[in-house]
Amino acid sequence: MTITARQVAADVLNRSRSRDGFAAELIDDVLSKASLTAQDRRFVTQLVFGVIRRSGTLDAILKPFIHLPFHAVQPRVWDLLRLGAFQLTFLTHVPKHAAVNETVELAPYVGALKAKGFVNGVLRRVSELVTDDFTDKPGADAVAFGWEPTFPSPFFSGRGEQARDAGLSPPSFLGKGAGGLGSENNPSQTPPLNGEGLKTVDGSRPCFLGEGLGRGSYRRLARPVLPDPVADPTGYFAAAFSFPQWLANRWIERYGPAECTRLGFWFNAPPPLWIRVNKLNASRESYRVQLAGQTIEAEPGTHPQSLLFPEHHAIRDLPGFAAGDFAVQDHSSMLVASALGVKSGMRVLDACAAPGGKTTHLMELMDNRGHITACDIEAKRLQTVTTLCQRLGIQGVETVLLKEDGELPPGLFDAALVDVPCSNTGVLGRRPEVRWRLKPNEFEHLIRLQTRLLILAAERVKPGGAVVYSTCSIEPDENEGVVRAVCRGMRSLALEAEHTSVPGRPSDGGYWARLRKAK
Ligand SMILES: C[S@@+](CC[C@H](N)C(=O)[O-])C[C@H]1O[C@@H](n2cnc3c(N)ncnc32)[C@H](O)[C@@H]1O
Repeated sequence: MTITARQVAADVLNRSRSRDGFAAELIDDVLSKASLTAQDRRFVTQLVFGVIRRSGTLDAILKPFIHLPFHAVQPRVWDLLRLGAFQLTFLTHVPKHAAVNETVELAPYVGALKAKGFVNGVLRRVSELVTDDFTDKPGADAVAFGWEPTFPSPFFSGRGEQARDAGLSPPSFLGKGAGGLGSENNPSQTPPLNGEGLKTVDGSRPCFLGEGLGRGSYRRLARPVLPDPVADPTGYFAAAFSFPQWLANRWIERYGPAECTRLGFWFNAPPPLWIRVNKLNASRESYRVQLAGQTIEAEPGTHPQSLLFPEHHAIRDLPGFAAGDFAVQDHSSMLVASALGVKSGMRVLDACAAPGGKTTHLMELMDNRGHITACDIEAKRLQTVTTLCQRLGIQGVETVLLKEDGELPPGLFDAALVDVPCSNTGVLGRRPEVRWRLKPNEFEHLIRLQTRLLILAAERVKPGGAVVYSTCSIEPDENEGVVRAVCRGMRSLALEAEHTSVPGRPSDGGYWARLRKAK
């Protein structure tokens, strides 16, 4: 019997809940075995990522209709309720009757035949709750849906009805001054994350995303089921945008409701696809010509190797994949290797290298001449560094497997990169489960590890050499906090430059700092 997209989605959600892996890996695994059409594959991804991302909102919508304690409903039945509520609330291309009926029919598939009537009853009530009205104002009767372009944009042209579905339009706009190489900052001038200069949702004001091309839209409910956004902005942000309450508390206090609204829309949409053109093989322009030959549109970013795709593409089907003409890498990640200022012939330490995105970029910047010692504690992920080097034609990279609490390899290096493990709060759109798996008590351990790794790497750098510290977090404690604490403790180290990538301007959130060792 053939398997359906909704059945695959229900299976992946079950495995994801059991922490069998990250959703993206689980989807890859399942789809490699299932025979589904390209359209169904995309539907699986949309369902799984959407349900995980929006489970906070979905639970708020479902709660009024479930008069049982949370644990009285089987986990797989919760998955079905969320799957159904997600389609009803966030997918306008799925008719409501199909969203209810097709989801109810999954009950026997997940071993919950007896729950069919219950799922049917709850989803029918949800379908009555969700109206077909959209508004640009938040409210206790309005869930954050997605955004719509306010001006004609090349990224949205010709998208038709599907562009209305929440999470179908990549929220990426290449705005000026959006954190490119030219925006390197003086340490005292880290760009604010407060959305200054942008109009934002705050009562009647529209929410602009990216650099002012989009407006947040909300889907109206038949009655209020969410906290009031004025009386309880934190509760509203957590429920309407689907974030854990502790993170909502942190961000509302730090950024305020308007910037949180912008971040919420950004993190709830699928992340856009960026590539780094391999400068060893081709210039960005010549690669763009190759793409144009296949009528594939791509926009250059502010990093000289970056290209953004406004439409979805299967990476392996892009021209030059096997020949190593590009690597998939977010724009903000490209800024990190460039910040180290490496030159041909250098000896470089990459202390946290796997899966190799920045290692390979460093060697491209070194014109494939020199030596990189690429370290990591994960053997399997370290193997990916080697595989990526092979595909991109990168030479001179030696991988070293470290012990978790061990030392870095001996010797002195011209420069070092420390791209530390972090909370990932800058990439919550790319990793939908992170917002639920991350717990506030993890920061202490992370900051201790980050500090230790930066000190170890700095000790390995020659006098006069540079060390770049980077994260994909937007939490100041993991960024400026670690860097300043290390500089206070190591007097030979001075902060030379730092940069915060603001989520959505134009890509993932993150941070880098370049420190210089005294001569
Ligand atoms: C943010 S990822 C690195 C991404 C990589 N630089 C890239 O661009 O592809 C952080 C890495 O640090 C590794 N890691 C965690 N603890 C470590 C430790 N104590 N020493 C070295 N690496 C560690 C993780 O296994 C993970 O691969």
